[in-house]
Parts: sequence; structure tokens; C-alpha cells
Amino acid sequence: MQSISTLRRLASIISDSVDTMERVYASSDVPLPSLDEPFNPQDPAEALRQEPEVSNAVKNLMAAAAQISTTVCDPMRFAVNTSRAFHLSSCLLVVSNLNIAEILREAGPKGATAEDIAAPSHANPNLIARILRLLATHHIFREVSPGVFANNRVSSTLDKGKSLSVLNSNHKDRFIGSSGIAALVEHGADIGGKSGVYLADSMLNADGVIPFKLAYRTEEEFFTWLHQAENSHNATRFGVAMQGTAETEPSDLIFQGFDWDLLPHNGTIVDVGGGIGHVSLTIACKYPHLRVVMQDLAPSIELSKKYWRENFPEHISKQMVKFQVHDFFSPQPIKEAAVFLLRYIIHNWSDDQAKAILHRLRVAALPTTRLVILEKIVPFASVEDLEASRTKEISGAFRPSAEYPLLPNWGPATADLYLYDLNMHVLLGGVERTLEGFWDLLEPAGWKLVEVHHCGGSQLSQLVAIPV
Ligand SMILES: C[S@@+](CC[C@H](N)C(=O)[O-])C[C@H]1O[C@@H](n2cnc3c(N)ncnc32)[C@H](O)[C@@H]1O
Repeated sequence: MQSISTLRRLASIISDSVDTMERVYASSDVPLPSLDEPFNPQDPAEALRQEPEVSNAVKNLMAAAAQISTTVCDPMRFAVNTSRAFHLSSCLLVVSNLNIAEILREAGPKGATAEDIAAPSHANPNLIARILRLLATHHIFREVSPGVFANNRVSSTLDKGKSLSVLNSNHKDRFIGSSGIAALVEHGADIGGKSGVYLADSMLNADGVIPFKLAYRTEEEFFTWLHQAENSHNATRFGVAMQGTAETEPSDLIFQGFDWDLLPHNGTIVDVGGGIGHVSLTIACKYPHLRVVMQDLAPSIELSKKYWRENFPEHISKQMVKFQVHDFFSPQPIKEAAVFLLRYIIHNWSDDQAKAILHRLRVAALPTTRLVILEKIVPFASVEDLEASRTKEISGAFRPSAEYPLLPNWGPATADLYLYDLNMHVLLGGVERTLEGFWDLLEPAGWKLVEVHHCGGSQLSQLVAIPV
């Protein structure tokens, strides 16, 4: 009986969420995008997903639908299917490498046969059909008639936005100028996937060696390996993939927290481990009176110069942006920073390494310097005792949890957080942290966490700290 009442409650969460979405989309006079149509980021309906009412309804709906499906499914089948889920990621890697989303974009809504899809790469058409059928069964691509496939909403996000002739003539540079989602998918399915399958080996047989090192038979740390000359294609893909992470977030996310208006004219933002620099470039476009120092390892700095030249050359010609090769484990050379900005840095490192990076910044900080960290803050899958938390006094720290009987963290609707966490571990020995986890790093490194902003429509949060 308990289970039936739970099912009914989950069904009514789904029904209420659909009502909310119907009302909001109708009042804005835009239809909900169809799963069968390619994704169009310019469609005003896509912007509606960021509305808090809609994003909450979506989260409830996803969590309740997943919970209903797991509740009623044969549990043995659920466990076995989950153990084979890695095939999905390998299939996505094939699809991106063979430019199948682009072939199907050019084929249009009628789609293309597996033979036509396989022809440019001389792949086996039967195998292509089986790969696409597995994905279509998971709502990635459509099998419009037996053996004929077309793009749908999800598969079209892999489109690198270039013609097939351009892609075929230069496979190596296929991601440059793309939205970054294909690069993010390939990076995750390729290096993440290969490393991930070594997780158990690394724990059971290899004394905790990072799975990436086992998979790639290397002694090097991930970033050292990535920046070796023979891996330059992986480094380029990684740089574009980082930009792809921003594509999955609201475009104004960086302005949803720390108040950049507070910075003085000519104030310097140091983008520590800034990659190509897309985040500080977004800030500088809105606040051109702010200076930027891009810091990263040498190969990333070269990519960053190119990215800024293409996207904001004025800031370069006005000498408002400086490119500096800098290892963040060595003393920080910029002593007058208004902000040290770290996006997706701390999660790459173990606690001791992360504290070392933060300490280098603290030594170089002025009393007015602010540390702005953009990272995911991981909630527990259980109910939390907020009153007992050491972080309860921090402004903005509170985050609501899902209503019963949903899991408090919305379960699979927030799976990205936990997938990222293990991705960090298998590649780098890194970790996505709880809020208390951040507190425990910042305090010994001489920083006091004063504000947290949970950005709407995203799982990324901003943490602001001051020197103590
Ligand atoms: C996950 S990426 C984040 C890039 C960028 N902040 C973003 O959000 O797009 C991590 C960055 O740290 C850089 N990195 C790794 N080790 C470093 C080191 N020792 N010193 C400086 N940068 C480093 C990498 O090259 C990479 O660009």
C-alpha cells in the first residue's frame, strides 16, 4: 500500500509540474520544444527553461519520472542495464567522431539510411544502425523508419555547426569554433570513459593509483599529460569542452552572484587556470574598464590568446588583458588583484593540493582582494540537518531540498553533480565538494567564506571569500 501511495504522489508531482509548464508556455505564447525537432538555442522557448518556475517544475518532473520508473521496474533488470550503461557513452563517442549529427543535419527531417551515414567514414552500416538504434531507444536520435535515422533535440546538440566538407577536410580542428558540447561529450566519453572503467581496479588492486594513469599507462598527472605535444589534439578538445560547460549554463551566470560593479576602474581580475578565458572575457565585455590577467600553463595560454584575438581584440589592443604562463602551485606574481577568479579549478585537486593553490593566492592578496570560486556544491542524497551545519551563517548558503517522496537532492535530476564528481576522481584524484568541504579548504588557507550564490537554472554556485 505504501508503494501505491508513493506512486500516486509521484504521479501527482508529474501532473502538477506539467500543469505549471503548460501555463507558463501558454502565457508566453510559445510551444514547448518537441523532442523530435533539432535543438534551436535561439528559440525563445529555450530561454523559458531558465525561469525559476519552469526549472523547478522540470527538476520535479525529472526526479519523479525517474523514481517512478525505478520503483516499478524489475530491480534485477535495472541493475544489469545500469552495468551496461557505458555503451551509451562509447556510442556517443563514435557518433561525434564520425560527424553523424552533421550528416543528419544535412539530410534533414526525413533522415538518412545507415548505409548513407556510414559511407563517408567507410564504417560498417549494420554496426552504425545498431549504435544509432541503442541511442534512439534512449531518445538520442530518431529511427524514422527501419534503418533510417534523423536528428532529434538531443542528438542535434552534438552538431559542431560546420559543413561536412569542412569537417572531413580537417578532422583535427573539428571543434574549433563549435559550441563546445561535442567537445565536452567526446572528452567525457573518451578520456573519462576509458579512465572510468579502471575505477574498481584502482581501488581493489592498484593501491589507489588514479584510474586515468592505469588506463593510459602513464606516470604523468592528467594536465601534464594533456599538455604534451603528442596530445595537443586532446588539449584543444579540452579547451573547447570547457567553453562547452558554459553552453550548458545560463549565459548570464557569471553575473548572478558576485557584484562586479563593486570593482574599481582598472581593477584587475586574475583568471587563475583560466583556460581559453571565456569567463573573464564575458566579464570584460560587460565591464571593459576592468583589466584581466589570464594565467594558465603555456599551451592553454596560446589557445587563450587566439580566443581573445577572435572574440575581444579591442581589450588586447588597449592592453587591458595580459597573458601570463603561471603554475598556480608556485608563488602568485600578481600582488594587486581585485579578484582572483577560479572556475572549475579547485575540483581538479585533492584537499592538500587545493589548499596549496588557495594559500598561494592568499599570500599575494591585498585586504581588499576577493576570491571568487565557481564550482558545483554537492548536496547529500539524504536529508541534511541544516542547524548542525558549520556553514549555516554564511549568506546565501541555504538551498531548499525536494519534497517527499522525492530524494532531497532531486535524485537523477541532479545526476550531473555526482557524475562530475567521479569524473574528477578518475582523471585527477579531484573531488566535487559539499559546502562544508569548501569551508574546510578555505579556512586553513587564510580565506573566510562570506557569500554563496546558487545560480538559477544551473548547478554551478559562486563562493566569495575574503582574506583573514
Ligand atoms: C577544468 S579547466 C578550467 C578552465 C577555466 N577556468 C574554465 O572554467 O573554463 C582547468 C584549467 O587549469 C589549468 N591548470 C592545470 N594545472 C595547472 C597549473 N599547475 N597551473 C596553472 N594552471 C593549471 C588547465 O590547463 C586548465 O586550463
